[in-house]
Amino acid sequence: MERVHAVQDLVQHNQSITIVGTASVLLALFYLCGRENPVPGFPIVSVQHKGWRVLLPQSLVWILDGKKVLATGFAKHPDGFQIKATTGYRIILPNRYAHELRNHPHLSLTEAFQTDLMVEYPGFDSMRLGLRDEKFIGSVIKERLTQSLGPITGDVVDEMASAIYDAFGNSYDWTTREIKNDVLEIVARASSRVFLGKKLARNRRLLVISKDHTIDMVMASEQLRLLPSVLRPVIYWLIPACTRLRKEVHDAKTLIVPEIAVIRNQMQQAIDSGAEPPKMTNAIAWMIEKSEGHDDADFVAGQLALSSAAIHTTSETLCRCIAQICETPEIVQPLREEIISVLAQEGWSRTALPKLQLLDSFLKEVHRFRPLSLTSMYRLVKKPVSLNDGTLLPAGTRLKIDDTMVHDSTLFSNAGTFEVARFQRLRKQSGEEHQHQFVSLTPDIMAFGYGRHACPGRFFASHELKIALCVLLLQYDIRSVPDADQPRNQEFENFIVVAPTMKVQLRRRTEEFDLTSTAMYSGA
Ligand code: HEM
Repeated sequence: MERVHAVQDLVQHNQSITIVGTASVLLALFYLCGRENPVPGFPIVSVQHKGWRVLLPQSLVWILDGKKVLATGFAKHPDGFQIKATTGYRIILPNRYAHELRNHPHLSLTEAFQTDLMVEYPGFDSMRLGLRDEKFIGSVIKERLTQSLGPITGDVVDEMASAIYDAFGNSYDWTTREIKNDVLEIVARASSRVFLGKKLARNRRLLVISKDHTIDMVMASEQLRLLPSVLRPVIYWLIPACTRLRKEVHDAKTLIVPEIAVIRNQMQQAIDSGAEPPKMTNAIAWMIEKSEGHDDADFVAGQLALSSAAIHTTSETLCRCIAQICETPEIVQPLREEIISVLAQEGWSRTALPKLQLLDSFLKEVHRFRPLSLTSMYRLVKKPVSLNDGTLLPAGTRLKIDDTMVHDSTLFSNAGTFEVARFQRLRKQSGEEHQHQFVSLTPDIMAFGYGRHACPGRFFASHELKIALCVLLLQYDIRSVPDADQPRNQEFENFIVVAPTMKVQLRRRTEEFDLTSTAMYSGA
């Protein structure tokens, strides 16, 4: 027996040595790597912790305690400062620069991500595509997807309703769900229906890839960033997230490439027979159309880029909407009344969704009240930029702009209160009818960014979110779990994400009319 204890002691002792050793090596690596020079002219902000956390390098403090770093920075240096991230320094500028920098030709969003996400490694194909042809995905979204919101409505409603039914079922009794995964699955299915077409949208492996690929890219690059650059090419092959990334790209290719050939064929046959090419309602076809003359276009990377940009952002927003409904249940009745009145008259016609002004205001207020990030407009300065007040931004600088104006009471009356009709009221003012929409871009709410890199997918996101909320609000009652506290949101650098353990209760209600019946499209 004693021998067993002795062995256990030895094992525990060895484990402690291993843990302490590994922690020391990692800390040493943290200090050694990313020794990029700070940007001249901007004070460096650091936040000191107590206890063992005093050992943490500032790049880790930024990851773990970004909100405090930003608050400390703006309290001490309201004109801007820099923080240390794992890939070097970032300038944080006050919100007043957003307007001046919004369309600056020397600032790039894609190139800012280049160092953060290890685009040169296999598996990061979707990020590489953005760098090779910055305009390709943007043009597919702006010139095809956004122009097709009418024709794709039927597909989105169909997939959304069936995904919501699969997730939440048909029980008229309250059921408790951990909502985050359900919502991610619902959004992934509805988005994939439009990105990949009906057949591939129901492919289980592709759905899993569309949900996991973004997370794996963030995890893989985060782990690679912790290593000194000389070790990365070797350790890359040992990191499980990197292996998953390569497999995801490989499997996506295996499944999507044959479908590309089928669609190409259909389009060619129509052209050969002299008929009008069929109006396609999925992004594979739109990519083929937009890549005319570019035979080397990588449609699989394009698909991964689309799902990476679209699915988690939209699902985080929908989770926040559900959390808000639980917190202020009195908003449900007016939202339902608006949906019933508009859809009963118009069905899913082209003009119906824009008439849901309270729902639009709800979505914008959710973005204001429960932001996804504390900063926006991440940019790399490609050539030196001199600002109007003489501030110099050297080439190579990466910057972010403060996006916490959403809490400013001088801009938003009662800023600390959720007001569902806030933006609908503002739209009723004369001359402001077309402003204050969910998709409108302003420097005071930059959930979709601002300027030339602002989110091109926001019109589709708005369309999808409104359809999801129409289905959810008419088919289900939603409430908080009685006597249970919601877990706190999780924070990471400047980002805020809904806790994966967030729970709500749902029960089926009898909807006023069948949202998926063909009658709903008769006036479309
Ligand atoms: C509620 C959902 C969404 C949110 C909150 C969101 C947010 C953002 C933000 C903050 C940016 C950076 C803008 C800037 O820095 O100025 C961005 C860029 C982008 N988004 Fe979205 N997004 C959403 C949905 C989508 C969807 C559905 C798509 C695709 C269909 C999409 C595609 C893109 C692309 C391609 C870019 C890069 C634009 C560029 O490089 O110029 N997003 N998005």
